[in-house]
Amino acid sequence: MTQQIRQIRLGTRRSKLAIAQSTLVADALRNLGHEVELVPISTTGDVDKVSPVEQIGGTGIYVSALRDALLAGEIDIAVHSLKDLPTAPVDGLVIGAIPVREDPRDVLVARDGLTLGELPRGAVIGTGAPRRSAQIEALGLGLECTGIRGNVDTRIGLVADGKVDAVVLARAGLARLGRLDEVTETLDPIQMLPSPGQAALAVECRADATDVLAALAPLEDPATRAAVTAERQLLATLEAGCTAPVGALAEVVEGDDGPELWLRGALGQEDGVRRLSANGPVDDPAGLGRALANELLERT
Ligand SMILES: NCc1[nH]cc(CCC(=O)O)c1CC(=O)O
Repeated sequence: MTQQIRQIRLGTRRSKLAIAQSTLVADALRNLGHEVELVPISTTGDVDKVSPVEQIGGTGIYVSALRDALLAGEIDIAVHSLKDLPTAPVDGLVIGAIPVREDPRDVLVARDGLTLGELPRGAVIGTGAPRRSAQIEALGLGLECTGIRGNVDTRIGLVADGKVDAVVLARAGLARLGRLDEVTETLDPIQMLPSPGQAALAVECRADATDVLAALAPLEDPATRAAVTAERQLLATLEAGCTAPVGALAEVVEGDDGPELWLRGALGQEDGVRRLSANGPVDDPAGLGRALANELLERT
């Protein structure tokens, strides 16, 4: 029997996606015999839904309120989309578990069931992410990107209302919301590398909460942890946040001498998108991320 703590208080943002993700983790813990209570918490990113993310505090806007509640002892764990989590560690907090990731790819939700290649020149793609617009522009299809914000419902609504021809979203978010039927194309990472950490969840807790850490341990997926550690180290070495034009995707693959880690990276620049890949041992994901980032910078 795993060590039991009376009740785990799980802090969650109020968006449908956050609640779906928090419920996944809560149910996994309940299946292990723990009692879990969801505690809703508002973040800057939820209160101000209009301003560009860069203007209202950048990468941390969705997580700082949850982290404050953790440090204050108001909650025991917080479930984050790993891609929204700044790479800088926070004193007193750790990522206690990274569960197995969903499909990391981006998808297109376009009018009339169209794919990227079928959209006419001049078609307007709604996306607020420089990573996505840089990679779409690099395809040379004459598509135009326009900044949008909002939750998944809002973004898909822009297509339904004819405000944009298509939007690009993370497949994992749609999967967790049960809306995969609206996808018109799943984008191959050859064209569109996802955001570092995309589709992975991070379960954060206080570093000294040994009972909570013990409860979280069975949720951990070591291959996902290795992959996202490489991706996030690439991002950190490039000194970029979730709003930077950086794509990365790592995978553990079976090599001749056992498992190895492959990492692909993309960096958007004035003159286009630079892409490179590298491989390394699974036990040094950070070293691989750093090495590929430095290579991307050298070729600048
Ligand atoms: N930027 C917001 C955000 N944060 C996490 C997801 C989706 C789930 C995930 O990637 O884990 C999304 C929506 C999107 O990018 O379409």
